[in-house]
Amino acid sequence: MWKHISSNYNPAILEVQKALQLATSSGASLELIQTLQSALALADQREEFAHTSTSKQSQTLKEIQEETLWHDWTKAYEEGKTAWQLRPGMLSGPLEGQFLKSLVSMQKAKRILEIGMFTGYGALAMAEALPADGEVVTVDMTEYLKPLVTNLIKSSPHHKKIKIVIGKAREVLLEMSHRKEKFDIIFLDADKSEYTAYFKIIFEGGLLGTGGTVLVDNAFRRGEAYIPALGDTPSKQFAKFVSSDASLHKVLVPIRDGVLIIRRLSDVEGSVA
Ligand SMILES: C[S@@+](CC[C@H](N)C(=O)[O-])C[C@H]1O[C@@H](n2cnc3c(N)ncnc32)[C@H](O)[C@@H]1O
Repeated sequence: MWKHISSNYNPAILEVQKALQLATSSGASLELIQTLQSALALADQREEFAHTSTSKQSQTLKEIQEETLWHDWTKAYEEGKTAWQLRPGMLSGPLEGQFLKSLVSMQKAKRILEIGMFTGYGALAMAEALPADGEVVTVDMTEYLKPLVTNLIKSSPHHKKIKIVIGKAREVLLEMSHRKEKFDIIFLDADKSEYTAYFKIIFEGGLLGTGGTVLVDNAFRRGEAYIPALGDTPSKQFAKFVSSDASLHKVLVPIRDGVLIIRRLSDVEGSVA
């Protein structure tokens, strides 16, 4: 089931797949071919172990995952209901979903902002860890997704904690900042080329509450953030921008396409007697 799933995000695995094809077509030694096959199998086993060692997703999350997989995104795009072709691979999924849920519980968060809702998987995974009076505000520019997600999450007892806002992320963030809204966790998972702009509004506009955390999805961007040959991409610019800010503590967790956890340094550094 997980066959080479990590190759979706890890360019090194793609290179090993390429090497295997080359070895096979060029009549390389059986030992070399078997070693490359073994390297790919080990990557799969590692990925599978991460999934089987992680708590199972709820029934509603499972249903969202299945609907996302089977939904006719091509038809929605061709009928002009989505601005671009949405893909099942955009879903955060079971491993990252449980990771987000765990972080929400550790933070004891009450108010969460998600930028980029898609089919509501991440929003519901986080809502599942919130207290009864907690709230996930999830933002997406695609109107088509609102009735779909409303219908998908309704079987969960946590659905009432989710508020869907349709609009362009940058504009919504600015409006929220003018209203002086505050969040304990802000999860960025929309247009990757806009991350630096989102980040500036979040900090300069005071959206991140005291002791709050910003989570940034796709921090590796399938290699765009760190492979020199791919040029000065928006992901690299964002990474440079964040790493040059000495007032922030950052840790990049290599789950899926990378989740960057950012907190104010003063909230992370311990004190001494
Ligand atoms: C990767 S998906 C989000 C996945 C979701 N967070 C999850 O956990 O499954 C990205 C979503 O961001 C939305 N999006 C992209 N650019 C946007 C923008 N500028 N403003 C608002 N939403 C945007 C897309 O419509 C898409 O649904």
